[in-house]
Amino acid sequence: MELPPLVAMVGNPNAGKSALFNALTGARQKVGNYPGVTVERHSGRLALEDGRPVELVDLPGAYSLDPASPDERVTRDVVTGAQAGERLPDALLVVIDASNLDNHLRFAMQLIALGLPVVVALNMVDLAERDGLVLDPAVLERELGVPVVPTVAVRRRGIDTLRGQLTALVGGAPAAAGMRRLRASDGSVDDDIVTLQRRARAIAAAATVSETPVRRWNHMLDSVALHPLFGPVLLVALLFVMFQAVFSWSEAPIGWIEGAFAAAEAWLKGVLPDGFLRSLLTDGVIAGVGAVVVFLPQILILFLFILVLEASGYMVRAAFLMDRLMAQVGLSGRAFIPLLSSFACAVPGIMATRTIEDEKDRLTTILIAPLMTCSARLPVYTIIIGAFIPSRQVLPFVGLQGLVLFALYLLGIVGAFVAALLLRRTVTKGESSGFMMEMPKYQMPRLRDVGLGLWSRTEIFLKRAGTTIALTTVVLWALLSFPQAPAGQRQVDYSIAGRVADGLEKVVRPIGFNHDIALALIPAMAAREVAVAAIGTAYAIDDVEDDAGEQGLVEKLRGRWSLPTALAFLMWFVFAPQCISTIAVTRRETNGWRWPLFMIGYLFAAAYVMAGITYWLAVAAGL
Ligand SMILES: Nc1nc2c(ncn2[C@@H]2O[C@H](COP(=O)(O)OP(=O)(O)OP(=O)(O)O)[C@@H](O)[C@H]2O)c(=O)[nH]1
Ligand SMILES: [Mg+2]
Repeated sequence: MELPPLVAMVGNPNAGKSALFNALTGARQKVGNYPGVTVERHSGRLALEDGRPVELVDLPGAYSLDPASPDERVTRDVVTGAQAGERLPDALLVVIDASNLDNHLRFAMQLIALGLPVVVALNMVDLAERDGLVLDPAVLERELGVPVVPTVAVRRRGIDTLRGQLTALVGGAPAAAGMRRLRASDGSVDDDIVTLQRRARAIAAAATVSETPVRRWNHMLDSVALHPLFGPVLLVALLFVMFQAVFSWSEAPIGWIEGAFAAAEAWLKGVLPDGFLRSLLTDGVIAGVGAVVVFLPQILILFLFILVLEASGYMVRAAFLMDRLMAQVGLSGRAFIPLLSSFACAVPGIMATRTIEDEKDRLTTILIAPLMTCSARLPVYTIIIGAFIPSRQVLPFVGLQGLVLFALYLLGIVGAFVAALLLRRTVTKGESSGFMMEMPKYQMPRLRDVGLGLWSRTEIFLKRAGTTIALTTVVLWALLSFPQAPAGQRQVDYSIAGRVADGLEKVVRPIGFNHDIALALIPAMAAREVAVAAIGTAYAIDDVEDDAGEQGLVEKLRGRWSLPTALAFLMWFVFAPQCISTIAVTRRETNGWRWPLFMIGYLFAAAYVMAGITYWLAVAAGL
């Protein structure tokens, strides 16, 4: 039996090839595999206007004929006839995105230069028009020398015209077309990328009938923000600046807050007689709450960046950039927004997973959300970093402390991706779904909206500090203060809390944790930042005993912890699921205790192992 003509669909990623392929072939599709690689081969049948069948194959998206991935290699090899298990196509259906014409034309021109019969689908004209861009397909036809058909794949617009053009294109005897072999260097394929880009830009400009200035600005910004190379560089740079700012901008306001709490403490000590009430207020409430509230400036700086990036329209671009990376660990691109929200707090993040349709996708996202560094970890990270990592410039504008904080965030992300990869192979096995998101226009963030966002963050944080954290520290203060130690014994060791911590200490001793940490870990189950408050309270009570004077928490930590212990403690907080609210919301969102328990189990195990490894490596390195 004679094979029907083969038409290959090629174009940049997200040009809409698959959408067009679905519109053209309907249900008549087959999924196979290219021999020797793990790239899927999607093919389908299409009936031409005269009734003859054509085989259509949907190739992976590529940016050029220089492959950067196995997918792109398959695309290049198919269109040059070098792919094992595939014949040379009789024609190419090149799909380009009308709203991103200059970038997509570059690859289209390389493909046209190969010399195969080509028809171009000018797809997504709906989005281009919505954004204020009107194109003239006739100019494109003239400049490119091939037929150009405007289409809207998702609305089936232009499908019949496209079929007509394909009928004309593969009109000849199919056998003859198969005989052709391509020459290695064909026309302008040899052109360097800069020349090609310049020509693509000129053609795009000539084909533009009208374009609003807003759309031109947006497009210019996007050609950097979504660029396959500059885009990720910009994203990492932005995140990096953000974490540096968290440290360098917060120094002064932290000083003011510390001053205010010290003044309040001094005032209370002046008006109250020495005794339990004074100890409760100064060692319990002020030491505990104060230790947490000093982090307000850093949390607000972090949120300032998140709010501005969101309001400016950049955040969706970041999600788009992350999509390919996410797909590689089996997550949907939709998981990006929930995961990003989890940098503020895992609770709204987990709630935001409701937009993920696929159950397994959603469950995976929920299970890894607590690994994103939430703002409650910031107090813990910053105090330990402040105490143990020297404040040194490693490069101009790059401080070592900011670098370590950045590394901790990165570690959380890497941990989450590794977890996702493992989960998707085991307990949440399944196909991952695609990404669909409209790009909003860039905007100047409105001062008022950003201000309101920051204000509501401040309210939430202070409310938490005034309720949960104050209460936990008061309870802890009581547990630390009773029973009273006889002379010669340390109060912290003798108290109820101290004895409970004795038990826990045996478990955490192998990973380098001391008695103080064991003591802090228990109340920190309520919320992570309580760990700092707990250490603050414990050391404040301890001070009454050994009269160490008015040392700051940072100096006390330096005196009592070794560097390996501090590093292990940081590592513990990257992984440990120390947050009752997160566990509660996971139970609610997964309808039962099975998944929250699984989450607690795997995260504690990871925390224990990672903290242990860190401790022993640091000890071995002689730190
Ligand atoms: N508004 C609009 N959306 C479209 C159009 N064509 C495709 N889309 C959407 O654009 C997104 C990308 O389309 P795909 O068909 O997956 O793109 P692709 O070229 O196959 O992408 P890769 O396989 O990654 O190379 C999908 O969310 C589509 O629904 C169109 O003409 N108009
Ligand atoms: Mg596709």
